[in-house]
Amino acid sequence: MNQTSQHAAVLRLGTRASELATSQSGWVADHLRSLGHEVELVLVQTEGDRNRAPLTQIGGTGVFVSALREALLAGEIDCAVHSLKDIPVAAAPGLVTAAVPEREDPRDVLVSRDGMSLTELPEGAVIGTGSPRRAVQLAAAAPHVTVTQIRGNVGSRINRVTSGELDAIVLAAAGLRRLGRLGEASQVLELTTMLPAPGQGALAVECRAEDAAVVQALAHLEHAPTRICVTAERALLGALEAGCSAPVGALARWDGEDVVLEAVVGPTDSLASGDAAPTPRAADSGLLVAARGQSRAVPADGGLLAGAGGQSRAVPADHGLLRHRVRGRDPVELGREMAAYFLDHLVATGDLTPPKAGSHLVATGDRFPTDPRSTIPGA
Ligand SMILES: NCc1[nH]cc(CCC(=O)O)c1CC(=O)O
Repeated sequence: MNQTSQHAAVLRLGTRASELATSQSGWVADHLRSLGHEVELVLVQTEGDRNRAPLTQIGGTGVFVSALREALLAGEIDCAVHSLKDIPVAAAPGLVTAAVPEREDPRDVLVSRDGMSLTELPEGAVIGTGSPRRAVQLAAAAPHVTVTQIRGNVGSRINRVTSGELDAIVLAAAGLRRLGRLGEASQVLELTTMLPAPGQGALAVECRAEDAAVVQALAHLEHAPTRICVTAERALLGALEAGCSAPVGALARWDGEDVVLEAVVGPTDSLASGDAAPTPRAADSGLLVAARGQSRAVPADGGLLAGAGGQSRAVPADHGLLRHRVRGRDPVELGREMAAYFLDHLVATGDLTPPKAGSHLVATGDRFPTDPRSTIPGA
């Protein structure tokens, strides 16, 4: 394909129909047009839009992504824009995240009746959220409120506060800003109160891996510092094998040299709970994690790295939350290191079920001064 025909080709950009999705896709489309590309928006319906059941029941937020991916692989569209936090950690064969544009404000905000802040809400106030991550952090920061499960697009969630049905809801600042509705937020929740979902506030632009011309066109949207940070956050999620509905908050920043990753995990019973069905227990399958300065592959037939940090340095915060901060160069190593700290703590305190019989326990620290690798006896 020569230069002229590449530019003549219309880029078909797939998008969900929601206002948030079209605002995100519209932003990417405008950006691509300003670079000289012709762009056509193609509406794609996803299971997450069709089915109103709780996301934890219909397969997590991945349901928003899969229909766009199918349309990409079927050649019906050439690229797709996703909220990065909605994308499952597992790679999609044949597709590539060609661009991660610059991230918006990653924080969550409270939208409340009469503009009240979290602490101003009265005893027994009802806050709606469908996110276990938000629920566990709300329970810790504001034990006087009640959390109830809700779903729906941003507009309909806000309506449930305006109508008086709920006292407040928690939303991503980024989504509200993209909708031009950030002014309706009552309070920006500080990071000490509420760590965002891994990847929150960032977009991912995906295309077919073999589509060199599209990969090249999308590369102009890339923001390297954002990619580094979300890579660390998602490496943590992957190492914990936590689904997107697991109570894991994480935010990385890059200071030009080092990545600083801060993360929180909720009580482990919610990490492994039955209603968060798509979340397998960390101990149920092979895990590759890295302790500081070392990385170990654990066989796929099962294993768990414990004692990675020697003395666990993951500090238990209130209400069963574990919170920790690590710093390093390699974002993937850093995410795995963070996971090792959490798992170390959870195994040591008996909060995480140890690996099943026949799997390997890989112990590297002084909490588990055993053989570097021992097979769990039994059944
Ligand atoms: N889970 C739905 C979803 N996916 C992305 C956003 C907001 C935009 C973003 O986080 O990038 C939202 C709404 C919300 O969580 O408030």
